[in-house]
Amino acid sequence: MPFETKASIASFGGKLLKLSHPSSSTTTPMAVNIYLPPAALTTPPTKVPVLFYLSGLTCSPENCSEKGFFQHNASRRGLAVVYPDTSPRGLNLPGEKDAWDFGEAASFYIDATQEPFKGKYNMETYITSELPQALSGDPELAQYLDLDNKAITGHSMGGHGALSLYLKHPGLYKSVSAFAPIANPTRCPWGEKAFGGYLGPDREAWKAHDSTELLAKWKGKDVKMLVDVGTGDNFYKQGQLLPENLEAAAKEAGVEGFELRYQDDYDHSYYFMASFSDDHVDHAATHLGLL
Ligand SMILES: N[C@@H](CCC(=O)N[C@@H](CS)C(=O)NCC(=O)O)C(=O)O
Repeated sequence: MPFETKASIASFGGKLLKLSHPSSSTTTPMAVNIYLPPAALTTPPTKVPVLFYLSGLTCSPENCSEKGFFQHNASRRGLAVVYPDTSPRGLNLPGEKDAWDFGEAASFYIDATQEPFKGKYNMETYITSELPQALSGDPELAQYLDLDNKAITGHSMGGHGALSLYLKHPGLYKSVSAFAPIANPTRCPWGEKAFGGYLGPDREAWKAHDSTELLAKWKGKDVKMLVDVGTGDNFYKQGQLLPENLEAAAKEAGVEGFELRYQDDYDHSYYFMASFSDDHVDHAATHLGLL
C-alpha cells in the first residue's frame, strides 16, 4: 500500500520524511517518520541498514525525530532510522483515551487479545511484519532501505517494545538497545495496567511479552543488548522500570553480550536519551556491519 509524503525536511545532510500509510494490522492510517542519511541519497540510490526507534508513552513519531538527536550519528554512520507511531489513532474505542498510560499512544507494542482492542491494537504485527514489508514493497522507499539488515531501539514503553520484540523474534534484528526501558512489565504498575487491558487477567499469558521473562529463558546465550538507565529517573525510583530484574535474568540464564549502564543523575526525559543516542546508534551500526 502506498506511503503518502506529508513533509521532506533536510537534516544532517540527509532527509527526514514524514509519511502516512494505511495499516491492516490497526485498521487505521499510521504515521511514520523516516530519516534517510546522505549515504542512501546517492545517484543511483543506495540501500542502507535500518534502525527502528520505538517511542514511549504519550509520544508520536515526532518526539524523537525532533529531540532524540539520532539523525546526528545516523548521518555519520550511514543508517536510516524509522520512527513508527506508538498506537493506532482515531479509532474512538471505549476506554482508549481515558488515561495517558493506556490506549492511544500507549499500545505497549503487543497484539491485543481483549475487546475492544482486539483486531486493532496489533502493534507487534505492525512493527515486526507489516511496516517492514510495506517499506520494502514501496518502489520509492525500497531503493534506500535494506530491510534485511535492521536493528531496534526504544525509550521507556518503546524500550520494552524493542527488548521484547528482539527476544520474541530471534534473528529479525541484528541488535537491540533501550533507554530507560519498562524492563519487567508484568511486575510494575504500568505493565500490569496495560497487559491486563490488552491481554486479559491471565498473568501467565503476560510472561510471553515480558523482556525479563524472555531473557531468563533465552536459548541463544549471546545477545547484542545495550541498556541505559538514569539514576535520577523518577519512574525508575518509583519501580516502573526494574532494570535490576533484567540484569538478574541475564545472569541467571548465563547470557553474554548484555550491557546495562546506570547514568549518574540523568532523568527519564529526552535530555537523557539524546545524551546517549550517539552510543546507541554506534551499537546498532556495529552490529549492522557499518563500524
Ligand atoms: N505524561 C506523563 C509523562 C509521560 C512521559 O514521561 N513520557 C515519556 C515516555 S514514557 C516521554 O517521552 N514523553 C514525551 C516527551 O518527553 O517528549 C506525566 O505527566 O507524568
